[in-house]
Amino acid sequence: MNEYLIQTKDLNFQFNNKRKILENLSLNIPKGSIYGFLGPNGAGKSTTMRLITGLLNEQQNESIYLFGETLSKQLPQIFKRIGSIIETPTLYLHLSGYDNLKLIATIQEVPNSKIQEILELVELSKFQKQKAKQYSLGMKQRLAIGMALLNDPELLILDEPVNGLDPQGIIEVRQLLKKLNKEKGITIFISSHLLSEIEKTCTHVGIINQGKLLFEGSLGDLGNKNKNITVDIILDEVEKYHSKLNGFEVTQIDSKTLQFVLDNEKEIPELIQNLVQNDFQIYGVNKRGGLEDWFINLTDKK
Ligand SMILES: Nc1ncnc2c1ncn2[C@@H]1O[C@H](COP(=O)(O)OP(=O)(O)OP(=O)(O)O)[C@@H](O)[C@H]1O
Repeated sequence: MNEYLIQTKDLNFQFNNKRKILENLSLNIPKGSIYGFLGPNGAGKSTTMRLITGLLNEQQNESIYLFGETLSKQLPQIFKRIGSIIETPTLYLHLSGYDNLKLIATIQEVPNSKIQEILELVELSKFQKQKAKQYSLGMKQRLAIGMALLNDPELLILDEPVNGLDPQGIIEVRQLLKKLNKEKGITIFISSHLLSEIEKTCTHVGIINQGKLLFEGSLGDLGNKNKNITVDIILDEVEKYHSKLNGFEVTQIDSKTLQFVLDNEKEIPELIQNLVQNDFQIYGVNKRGGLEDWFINLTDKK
């Protein structure tokens, strides 16, 4: 049986009477997963995370469950089991990485011995004496995640953790999240507006648009949406290659374009290699369908 660390059951929320921000949102975040909460800007991701972490009050009772029990019954002690960064993390930039952690450790009554362990985990030991203002954005984010880890949470909730980071910073944070999940068994719930990021980091995904859940499943389930790609191959002259097209599922679109239908994106390199080996002179390749198009179509609907 699946055990869920976070569940919302028909969660609704509105800031005013004008419109619903969340509409019957039912999320299931399995224990041990890295769950990506994916949706365009304004979809309702932050609002959901703020509700789950008690930064906003639920407007119905018993629609949010953490560790199998309603959130309302477990307030406030439940937050000892959760680490989160929902709004921009507060770092004291004039303090060192170590002192930033020490400050939070003191507030949370965590022994100082824990600080070195966290610095190692987020790979900032070497830079612990440097002021946080000298850190790169990626290092600042890792320090913030370190602060969220001081109380040994079973669940980490991060709103857009790679937003605004440079490519190197993104890779570092992604690797850290995977390490925390794999080595420490921490379940991670992250939001993002980037499909590519969710694909690289997560084991499960929920897609939200306009406050409604449009898809939820494992990364494998998501991959199955990646069916039926059409690839247009632009050639010098289709006529020249007719005799070589036996065995391909192909349609001629015009005098220079052939259209191939493939089962998934992974078949594209194989097709192109095959054509090149058969001396096709390729001038262009246009791909339609696949996951990215599916996601754009799904979240485009108003
Ligand atoms: N305090 C508020 N008062 C009124 N409306 C709000 C408030 N906060 C957010 N909203 C609105 O709620 C909707 C959902 O916002 P939310 O921040 O949850 O989306 P999001 O998916 O996290 O997107 P983003 O990444 O842009 O923050 C948006 O239309 C936003 O304008």
